[in-house]
Amino acid sequence: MTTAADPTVETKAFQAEVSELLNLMVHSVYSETDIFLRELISNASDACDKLRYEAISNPALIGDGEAPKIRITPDKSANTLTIADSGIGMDRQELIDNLGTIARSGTKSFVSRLKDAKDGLGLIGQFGVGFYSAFMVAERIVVTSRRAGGEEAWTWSSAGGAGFEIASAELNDARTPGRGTSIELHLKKDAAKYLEAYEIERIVRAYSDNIQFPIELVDDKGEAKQINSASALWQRPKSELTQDDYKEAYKSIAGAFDEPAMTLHYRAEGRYSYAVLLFAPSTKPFDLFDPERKARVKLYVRRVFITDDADLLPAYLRFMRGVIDSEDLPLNLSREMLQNNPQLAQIRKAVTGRIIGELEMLADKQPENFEIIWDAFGPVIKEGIYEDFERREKLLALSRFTTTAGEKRTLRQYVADLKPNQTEIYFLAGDSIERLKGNPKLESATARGIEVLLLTDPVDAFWTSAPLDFEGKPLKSLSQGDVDFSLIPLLDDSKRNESKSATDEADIIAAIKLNLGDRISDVRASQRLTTSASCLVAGSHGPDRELERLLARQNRGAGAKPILEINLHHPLVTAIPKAGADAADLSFLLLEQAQILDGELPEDPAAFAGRLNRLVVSGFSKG
Ligand SMILES: Nc1ncnc2c1ncn2[C@@H]1O[C@H](COP(=O)(O)OP(=O)(O)OP(=O)(O)O)[C@@H](O)[C@H]1O
Repeated sequence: MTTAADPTVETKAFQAEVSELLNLMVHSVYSETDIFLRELISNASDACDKLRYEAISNPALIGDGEAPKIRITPDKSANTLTIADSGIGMDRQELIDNLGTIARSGTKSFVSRLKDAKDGLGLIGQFGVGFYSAFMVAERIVVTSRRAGGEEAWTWSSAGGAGFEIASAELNDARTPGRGTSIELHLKKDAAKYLEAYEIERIVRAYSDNIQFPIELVDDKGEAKQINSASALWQRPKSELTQDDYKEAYKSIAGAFDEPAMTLHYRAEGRYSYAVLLFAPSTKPFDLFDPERKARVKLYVRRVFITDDADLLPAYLRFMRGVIDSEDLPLNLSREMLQNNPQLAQIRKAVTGRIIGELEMLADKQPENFEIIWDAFGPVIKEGIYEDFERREKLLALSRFTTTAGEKRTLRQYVADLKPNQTEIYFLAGDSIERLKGNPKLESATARGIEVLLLTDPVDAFWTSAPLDFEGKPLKSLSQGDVDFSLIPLLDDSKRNESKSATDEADIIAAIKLNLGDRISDVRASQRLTTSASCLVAGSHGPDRELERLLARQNRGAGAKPILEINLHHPLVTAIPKAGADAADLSFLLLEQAQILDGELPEDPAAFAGRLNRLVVSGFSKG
């Protein structure tokens, strides 16, 4: 154990995920190493933001010390590049915790994906991995930090590998900051270009121009000049800004590399005044499906960053990036105030409405851009259908579906193309389009040319469980409850099946019920099938088949038994009354083939194979 007075160096091991990540970084052949500078500047800017925020309630933290800023110093003779900030700084424990572990679960799972992915190194560039990315260009890193208001300073150093060293810093060393953090990178041989002023300026302009604090570059005479514009771009009028300004702002505010697929910039005046600059990315972030489902839009108050944890947007818009800067909120917003602030609730509601409106406009005016957003975030937007009751109809209208009639279909198109007497919108949920297309439950709809939505996102099973309608037409699952297509004409009327006599029907159903016992909740004559022998559906109440399956996978299902629907015109079914001892095998086969067609395994695959073999052999011997 070391204390502040004890100058001995203590060695600590990295958390396993950090070691894995460093190993990837150190051996990285990834060519776009520039991102390390963006990551370090972004951390430095966060540290300046935190200082400014903490200083609202404790002005002594800044006192008469220097204003928060970031300074980059290349030193060719020492082969070092130093990124220093006069931000909040870190004490000893913070250095150990922050630069020795990975706290965010999303980042952890990203690291495990990096390890497995063939294109792992490409993913690094796409997402950035914070501080650790500096090991792509540095063989050794020395971090010296002093917490604002703290008496002591500490040095963290590491050459990657298994661990790092932590020691008390010399307070009179020129490298020890009066406040904040200094990160000294001992560059690898092939990273010497990062010592060139024009390289540094180029990277800062490309990725960090919108950082709100001055970024200074120190030349070889020791003179510093500011190399970023440090303006709050969202406060400037739209008319002054070009597409390129927005693209750059997106990259530096969102820490992104892709292009924004949609930009929303406006100023709300009235009861509350605030500026909004939001972007929809064009690619998915790796933590889109993180269980936290948090929106990370940044809240500023009069140009001071407050938090990115204020839930400024509903979870189903969590892919949006950007800034909301309020003129009238108090600067010293506590966590409780953030949660219960009526003004924030009002802003959230208004901005959500604007985003939906903008998406509608985009879908109408620039469908190619809307498609980019839908392809990346459609499954997330659909969460809103069951979470945002007020905007349900709008979100349904925005949704794009693969259907039996084509791709990217809207419900509006669906409703416009309804068949005569069709009053419902039909859908079938499952895990792959191909498998759904072969599902027997579509047969009767196909015979009538009825369009069916084919839903394959896991979220589809959830939003469809709410009672929904679109333009007055209820949505109805083809694997749940009764369907009645009798009033909708067949495309080819010669295919109409003559109905069976009531006694035949009753005999067959009774025989199957007797054989299958409590494996099913009921046996019914099917309206859905034309060529296949059987299918399984859920009762009209309770979850649909697909939802039941998803819940069962998480051990949450009610375990409701399905209904077996049979095609009374299929030879396998009509054979049952005359099958004698084979009737039991035939009944089970009807159940098990329906399970297989739904993508499930029969409960006892060996018994299934045995039954099938017995029936085939007995068929041969009869023939
Ligand atoms: N210059 C700095 N000043 C103060 N704290 C810092 C600084 N650099 C890093 N840290 C601390 O170290 C933590 C880890 O940094 P790192 O870059 O690995 O991840 P992050 O910034 O939290 O996440 P990400 O970069 O993925 O958004 C930060 O959250 C911050 O608490």
